[in-house]
Amino acid sequence: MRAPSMDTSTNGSSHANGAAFEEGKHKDLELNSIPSAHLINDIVQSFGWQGMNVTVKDRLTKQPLSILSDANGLVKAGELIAIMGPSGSGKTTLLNTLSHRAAAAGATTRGDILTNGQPIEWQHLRHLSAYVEQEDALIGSLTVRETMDFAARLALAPSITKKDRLARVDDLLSSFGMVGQAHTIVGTPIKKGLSGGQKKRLGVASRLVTDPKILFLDEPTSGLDSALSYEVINYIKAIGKKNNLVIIASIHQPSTTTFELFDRLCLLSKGKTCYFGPPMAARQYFNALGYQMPLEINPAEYLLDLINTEIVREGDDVKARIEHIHEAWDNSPDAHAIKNDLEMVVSHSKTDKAGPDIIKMKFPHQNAFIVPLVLLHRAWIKSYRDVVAYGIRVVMYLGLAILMGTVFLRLSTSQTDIQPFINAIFFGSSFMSFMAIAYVPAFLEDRATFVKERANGLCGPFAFTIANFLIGLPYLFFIAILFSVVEYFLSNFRPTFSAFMMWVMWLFLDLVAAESLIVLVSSIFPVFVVSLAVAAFANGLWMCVDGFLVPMATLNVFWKYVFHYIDYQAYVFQGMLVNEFESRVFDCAGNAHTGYQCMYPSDLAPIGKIRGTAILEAFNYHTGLESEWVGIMVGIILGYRVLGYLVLVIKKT
Ligand SMILES: Nc1ncnc2c1ncn2[C@@H]1O[C@H](COP(=O)(O)OP(=O)(O)OP(=O)(O)O)[C@@H](O)[C@H]1O
Repeated sequence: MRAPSMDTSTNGSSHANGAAFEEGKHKDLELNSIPSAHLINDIVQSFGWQGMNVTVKDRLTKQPLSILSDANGLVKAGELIAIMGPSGSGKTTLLNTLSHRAAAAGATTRGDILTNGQPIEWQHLRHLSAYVEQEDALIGSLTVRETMDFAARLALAPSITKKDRLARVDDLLSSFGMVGQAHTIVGTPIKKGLSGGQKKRLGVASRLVTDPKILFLDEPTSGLDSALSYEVINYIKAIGKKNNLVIIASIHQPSTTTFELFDRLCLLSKGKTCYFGPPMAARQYFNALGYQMPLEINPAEYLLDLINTEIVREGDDVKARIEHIHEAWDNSPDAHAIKNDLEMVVSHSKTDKAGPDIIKMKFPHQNAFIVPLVLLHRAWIKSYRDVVAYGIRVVMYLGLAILMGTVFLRLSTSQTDIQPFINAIFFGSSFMSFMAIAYVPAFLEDRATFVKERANGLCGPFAFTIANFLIGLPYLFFIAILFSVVEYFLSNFRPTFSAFMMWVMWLFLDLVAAESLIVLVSSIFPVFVVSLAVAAFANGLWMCVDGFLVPMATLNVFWKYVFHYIDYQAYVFQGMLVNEFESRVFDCAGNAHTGYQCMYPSDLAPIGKIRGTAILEAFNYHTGLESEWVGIMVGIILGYRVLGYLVLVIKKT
């Protein structure tokens, strides 16, 4: 069977794009004839669930609350099933339970999940299935083909050659009618890419690259109009039929034509089954119960209205009606037939084999060293294509360098410029660090992708942490150089190459530490406004205790001993101060005749000079400790990264 080809236009919104559409359609239909042998499911012949119950601790009463009760179901290979119900009816709970994900926060789950009539371990189910989230985890700056290829590289065992991998990618692109968009980017807030429907198709296609035999889809049509919803489900159905896959999708309110595409309907209300069977037979079933479904109405709309607890019309006893529907289903011959079918597949699995023995199957593992490299490669492409990630920050830092360089313009070695030099060092280092908060949105986006990929078993926190850390280094080094080239010379800091390079090093360490802090804070609080506020607060704190605003001798002991010594900005400030003043000499006011007035006493006072070290002494800073301070900086950076990693390990959503 061939997958149908729908829209191949960029906006993807209509069936009526004339000649271009027709041409694209034929092209895709031709390509669809390429056999996708790797996708064909000859492992899972049936997927069932028996007596599934989910209980949570009620948020209000703190008592056990059942959010899914005694759900039973059986889906055969090649079938597409819709889990439908009003909002809060338990669709996501059931889908998550079936895919061995956390059903709900703190939920207790009971029941059996059966493949070919045998209970399946979660590790096996992970290998045999894929889960497509409602919110896609696509990276906007990658092209369609890159998205598919990176998904394949993350998931497929290294034994699969590049040629085979790309063949799979191209095969899936043609199956989903996306050959025409292969080199189009997914789309960023700044650069438009795919339409909503194409993004959904890509989301599904990128999960199919691992050859899952069971596909879970969480509201694959959310945010799409009815024409695009139909198109997306039609593609999914065609792929499923062609490759004999088990596909389970939660769906909110499909149009009549989309509703009819499903092979089975699981209708839920308040966590209980109202109907399970062919969608087309639902009319007859509910008519027999006394709920006459008008012929001209969208059946999905009618059914959802019928079982929606939130819609209360005058004189309408919703509670009684839903109780009646639940009870009628529990006692119906159809419900008993499903239970019997489940018992039959279970007993068959014990006698004659109803498919390969999944328990004994060995699945190839991804090489642990390859994952960070693939993530690094992907992050690299994203970093230079997506201006939000680093581009905006580069421009911002350049602007800051010009601002500072022109405010602290060509400072001299007169003693009146000593304080402006100190201020420029404090402001430059602390403000550069502060502005790392501009990294929060980009990190949160990467984290969201990571969370979804981890849930699909594609990568772990270690690989993500390594890739995230390494990808930032060249950019931060570039920013440090760019800022310094402008600011250092405009402000007239100590004009030697070695002093310049030391300055660059301190700034680089400052930026790396600031970015590591952002990663830690945003991992703990993955909400934009919260992590922005916390990171800004932390930076304010580091500025207050770094030794510039209040000298160490007068800073109270709490701030000094609890925070100052772990304040990376303090080491940057003192490192830059030592770099600037350790071998510079400044001029006092006055002259040899009238006498000199020196702001800092030093051994050069008789000749009207101030030795730079006298300024350092006023701050109680000593020279020759730089390597120790660099070591502490590296320790702080690693500390932030390790803590960030641990947070990612613990916090899974
Ligand atoms: N701790 C809890 N306390 C009380 N109710 C809870 C708790 N956890 C989950 N629920 C309820 O369980 C029900 C099932 O939620 P679920 O997300 O599965 O519904 P859904 O059908 O997917 O809804 P939607 O279409 O809105 O996504 C909801 O009514 C939800 O409020």
